[in-house]
Amino acid sequence: MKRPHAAPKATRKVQHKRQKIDDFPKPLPTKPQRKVRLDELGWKPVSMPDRLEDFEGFYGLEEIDDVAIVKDGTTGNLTFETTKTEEEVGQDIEEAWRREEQEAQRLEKITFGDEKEPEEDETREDKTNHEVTKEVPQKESVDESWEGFSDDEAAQDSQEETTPVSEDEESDEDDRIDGETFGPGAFDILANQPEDEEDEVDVSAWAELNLSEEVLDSLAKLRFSKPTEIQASTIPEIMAGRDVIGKASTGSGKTLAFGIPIVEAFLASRSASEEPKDKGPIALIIAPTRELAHQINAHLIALCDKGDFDAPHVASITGGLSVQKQRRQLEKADIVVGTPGRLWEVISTGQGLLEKFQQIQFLVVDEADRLLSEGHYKELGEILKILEKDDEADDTESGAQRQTLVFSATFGKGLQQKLAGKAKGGSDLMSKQQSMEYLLKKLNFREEKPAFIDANPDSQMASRLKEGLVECAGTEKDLYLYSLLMFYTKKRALVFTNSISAVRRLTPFLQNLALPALPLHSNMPQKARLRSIERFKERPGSILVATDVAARGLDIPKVELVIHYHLPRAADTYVHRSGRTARAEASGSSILICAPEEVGGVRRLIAKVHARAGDAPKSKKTAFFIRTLDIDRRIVSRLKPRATISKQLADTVIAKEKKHSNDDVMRQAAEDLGVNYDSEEFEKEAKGKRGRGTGRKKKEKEASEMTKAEMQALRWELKGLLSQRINTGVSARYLTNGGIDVDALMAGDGNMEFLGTIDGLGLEDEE
Ligand SMILES: Nc1ncnc2c1ncn2[C@@H]1O[C@H](COP(=O)(O)OP(=O)(O)OP(=O)(O)O)[C@@H](O)[C@H]1O
Repeated sequence: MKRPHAAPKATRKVQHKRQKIDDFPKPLPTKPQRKVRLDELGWKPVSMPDRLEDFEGFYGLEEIDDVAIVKDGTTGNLTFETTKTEEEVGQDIEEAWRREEQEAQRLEKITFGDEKEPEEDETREDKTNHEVTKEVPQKESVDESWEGFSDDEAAQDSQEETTPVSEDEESDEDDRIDGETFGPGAFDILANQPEDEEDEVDVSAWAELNLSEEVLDSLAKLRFSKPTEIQASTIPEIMAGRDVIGKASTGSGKTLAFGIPIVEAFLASRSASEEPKDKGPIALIIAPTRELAHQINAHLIALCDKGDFDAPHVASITGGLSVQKQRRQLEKADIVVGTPGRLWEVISTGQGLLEKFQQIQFLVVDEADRLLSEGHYKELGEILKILEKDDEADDTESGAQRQTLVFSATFGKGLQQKLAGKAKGGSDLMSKQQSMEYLLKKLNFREEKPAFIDANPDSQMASRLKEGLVECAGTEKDLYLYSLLMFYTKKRALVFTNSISAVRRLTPFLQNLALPALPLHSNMPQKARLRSIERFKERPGSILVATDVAARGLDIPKVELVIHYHLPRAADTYVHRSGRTARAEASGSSILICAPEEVGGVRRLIAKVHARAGDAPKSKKTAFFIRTLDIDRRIVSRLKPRATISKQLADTVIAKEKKHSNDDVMRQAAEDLGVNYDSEEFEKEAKGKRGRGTGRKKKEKEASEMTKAEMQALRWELKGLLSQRINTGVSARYLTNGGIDVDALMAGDGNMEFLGTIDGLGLEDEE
């Protein structure tokens, strides 16, 4: 017998398939039967195929053995009977708790890197062996209560969250974010350009690249006066027909390094052919996350929209949007950008698409090290196989027919080790030769030796990035996060965590403290993800609390601060997270919050990042020592009472949601089976067995039982604390009302008096 598995810290809504009574097992005849309630049993998780576990909103299933469902012949009521003794059931429960505890710990530890693509919602029924499987769609629960929103927006948001969306409305939503109508929004690179179209710049510095008048004209309108280093070095090679591996620091313009030659090829193919194009796309660009795919799409559209030519159709093929619509887009697409999972689904199930994709001139693998890494490679591998079929059919000795372009800021060592089965050792990031060997094994290049262009061999970090760490007790990370954000009030900040549950917890924690925090993680519905990014981009001083789904490629202007709330687990993650700031010649700071026992490991990790990736002779390698920021702990301790209450409130809301969702699941299950569910009675009966939970469980339980009045009292207390001024101990300057008394305290970029000495983080030399 199976039931939906309760998702941790999430509100779930159950879509049950009604089970046919005939399918139910008959009572087991061997041992005496004992009546039980479903919830006092130790359910075991059912392992699911990889693809299903990542379905958006699908958490999983649990099963139980030795339970028979008995239907009363007269009343029709159902009861449950087991052959297990009370003691055996007790042991099962203990085991279930242990498993849950381990799973919770595992989830806390997981780096939710680039997501696998969640699929569209669907209900699956598996009737083998009288088992019914049920989906548990998750609802994003805590992300829309930001006090910083205006009432109108908040009302609109809550309506969007609660109003069921019809299919038509859904596709309207798609319109807003699909490739062609993307327009100004989350990733519009023109957002920061001056309104005055006439205000073009001199683009003579691009002359050496032999670009068309059309593209030069666009660049002038975009006000890109000269190519970045990676653009200057890769564009000529790509336009000469070479396969290229491009490596350059974060925010250095890699998108247009491949985007410009593709648009040039499109323009050339247009002028060469008088017939309307019916051959299919010229380029396929693959990116690891939806946001990044949409962003590449937006960059290409921005480049073309400014030009005086018929722009290519750029299709965005990512999860979370309608497959049918994407298929229609593909029919006329000149350039396709997408994430591997959805691309594979759309290409492999569409008619005639395989042949079209086999004709592409360019295959771009952006953030290649990520896409080729274990756990992400499966669907990309399938796509590559399809393309390679055509290569095999071609009887020439040469490799692929298309050009392959590979870009990233890092090539992580772990990939190569996995590939070669080698042991650890050396830096986390691969040298040029190692990267080349690795990529040649994974990708079918046209050339035997592609051009490997490393625009920043000395450093993968942006030149104007400042790095530092803050040391505090592991249990005080929330408090120090708050303190740091108070220091950097008015700066757009991105806070990285290693787990979705941490995003869910920290967002309301900061919102309660009147900070404009927004969540981003891969379990959020696509609409909510884009909305978070849009708001983050629109509002100066907003804070995006995210998993590593935001670590790669996101190009959000004016992110001035990256905070690593959880430490990155690998050198490349540190590089990419930190690379969300200090982009395109801007300045920015990257700060790690470390427990004392983490400091040694962090220093080693960062020293690796700054070492010259194995290419430089030892004598030339200089040790990098990340500075510790000296925070005035007296002031931090004055912030503690508010942080404590805020945390209590956030934990309570989450615990209550979890309890409600558990109740929902049980009530629905009972309803489907025709029995009554009374949570209080259930609690009473289960007492003694479930009471043997761990400290965390007990705390959760206590939190979930806090009354409305108690919560209200805490809110008032917090409000009172936020309205009080915090004496910084330095002259007459104060913190007030959850933010900073800007006039009194903001000197330069940060509130130096508030935190103490933190020179050297770009605070003194920015303007
Ligand atoms: N030639 C140029 N001059 C000025 N700005 C540019 C130029 N080319 C690109 N940019 C801008 O630089 C920013 C960063 O570019 P892009 O997102 O392509 O960086 P990236 O190297 O791909 O970064 P990451 O490694 O983080 O993905 C973008 O906002 C882009 O519009």
